[in-house]
Amino acid sequence: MTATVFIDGAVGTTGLEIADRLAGRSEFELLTLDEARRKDAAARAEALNAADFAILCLPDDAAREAVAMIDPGSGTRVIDASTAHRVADDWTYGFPEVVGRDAVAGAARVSNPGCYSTGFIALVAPLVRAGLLPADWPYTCNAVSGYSGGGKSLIARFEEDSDIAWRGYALGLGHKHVPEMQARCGLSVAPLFTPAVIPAHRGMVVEVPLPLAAMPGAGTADALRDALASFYEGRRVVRMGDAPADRELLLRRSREPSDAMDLHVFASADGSQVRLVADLDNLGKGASGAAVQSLNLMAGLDEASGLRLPKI
Ligand SMILES: NC(=O)C1=CN([C@@H]2O[C@H](COP(=O)(O)OP(=O)(O)OC[C@H]3O[C@@H](n4cnc5c(N)ncnc54)[C@H](OP(=O)(O)O)[C@@H]3O)[C@@H](O)[C@H]2O)C=CC1
Ligand SMILES: CC(=O)N[C@@H](CCC(=O)OP(=O)(O)O)C(=O)O
Repeated sequence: MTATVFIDGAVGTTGLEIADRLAGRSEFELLTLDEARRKDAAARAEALNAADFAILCLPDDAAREAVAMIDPGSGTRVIDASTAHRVADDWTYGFPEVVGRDAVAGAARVSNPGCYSTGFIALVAPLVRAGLLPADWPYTCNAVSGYSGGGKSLIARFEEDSDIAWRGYALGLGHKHVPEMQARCGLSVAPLFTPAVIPAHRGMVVEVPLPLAAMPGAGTADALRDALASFYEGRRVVRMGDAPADRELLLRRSREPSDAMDLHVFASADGSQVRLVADLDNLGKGASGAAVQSLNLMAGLDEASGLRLPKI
């Protein structure tokens, strides 16, 4: 049976990438609104209620409005790519590796994780859960993102001003991803998060530096690596990365789009310090790839269908 999908915000950065991943797939039929009607409330409400699945690729306020437009009796199941519902009790967090495939598969309302949060949670949640990292440590997370992470407006800014080499932001330390990072890892202290944008269209590196020897109850670097490898064993999307050639990690502007995420555990020679690193595509597992992974599960399909993954 073919399921109908309406992408609200279909011509935005995330929406276009989702449509790309669904193009040519017989399991889904896209419901679309033309340019004149794509922001028309009545037309959107009709499409939102007609679809089997609605994927919201909108700013937070517009996403909340869209949810309010859906009649509970319509049966429409929702995936929200925005930040609006990521710590809401009645929404399922769309991270199947962390919350379980069945939870996502059976959900009516799924919030797609934030791109940076995806890297942080992938690294920290399994280790806190395993008791190898403390839940009450004040973690730091340093990250860089390609400029497509900021949607159409940031893309335009970086494409107009090729002189920007680095843009640090969230300097007031209140980035919108911090609540989901803390909640989904079960941390008692909010992580200190320092994001920046680099002049590459896509790509993201999220790093959690750990002064392991000073952390009460922490496991060894090898134990952390083994625990992550075992947690993600058999998964197609999240994997342990290969040891980087020449002892450096490179994010090239020419890197192909990917829905995979590679995790690394780098340690000092004496094991007293560790750098946990997640390498992903902000538009892949960080946004559109993750939404399609959840959609696959909700539609009863293999989670990796239609995703851009390296051949195995
Ligand atoms: N880009 C990324 O890497 C990631 C994005 N996200 C999230 O996904 C969501 C979409 O982001 P992104 O695609 O980057 O943003 P964009 O700005 O690229 O796209 C947003 C789209 O929503 C449309 N829109 C805005 N308001 C309305 C409305 N009331 N009704 C219908 N359409 C509307 C915009 O229209 P118009 O074209 O006219 O401006 C635009 O096409 C955001 O919540 C974002 O935070 C999440 C993870 C990563
Ligand atoms: C580079 C850049 O600006 N990135 C965005 C986050 C992208 C993302 O994950 O989006 P949402 O959490 O909004 O869904 C930001 O920091 O606000």
